[in-house]
Amino acid sequence: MGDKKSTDKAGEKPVEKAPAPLGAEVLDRLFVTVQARKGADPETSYTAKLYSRGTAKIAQKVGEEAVEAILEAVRGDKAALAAESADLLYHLLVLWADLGLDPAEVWSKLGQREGTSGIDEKKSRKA
Ligand SMILES: N=c1c2ncn([C@@H]3O[C@H](COP(=O)(O)OP(=O)(O)OP(=O)(O)O)[C@@H](O)[C@H]3O)c2ncn1[C@@H]1O[C@H](COP(=O)(O)O)[C@@H](O)[C@H]1O
Repeated sequence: MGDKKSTDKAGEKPVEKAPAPLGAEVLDRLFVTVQARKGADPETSYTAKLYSRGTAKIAQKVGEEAVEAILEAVRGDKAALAAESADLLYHLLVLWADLGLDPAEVWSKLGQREGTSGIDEKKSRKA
């Protein structure tokens, strides 16, 4: 159980099992984790350290990670962009948790926008 290696049919060569693909549900799990870090020890939890530094510092970190992601995008480095995007999403989730914003509210906003072109939405605001 839990061993990623198994054997082929002949039972001779070890066969590497691909890890289960991860989807956006990882964000929901991460949010549960960062929420659970409230009140944790800042010496052992980076998330708790962020909370201890306050909302403005967490917001600043989100901005810094966004800039780092932008720089990698402009450089065209997709691997680095993926890593910086993960940093950005983590810090954004910490910011939401710090402010008590439920990710479901964000998912709901995205859901409401589904099927509405950004072009049309902008026109409706001007009208
Ligand atoms: N996803 C992340 C994650 N992504 C990035 N980071 C940390 O974010 C930090 C960003 O690096 P920086 O150089 O910007 O940070 P820094 O050196 O402290 O800079 P300053 O804050 O001083 O400006 C690094 O320490 C990364 O390890 C993360 N830390 C934690 N998580 C998740 O949060 C969970 C809980 O982590 P802890 O709270 O540390 O237990 C972990 O299990 C992970 O799932």
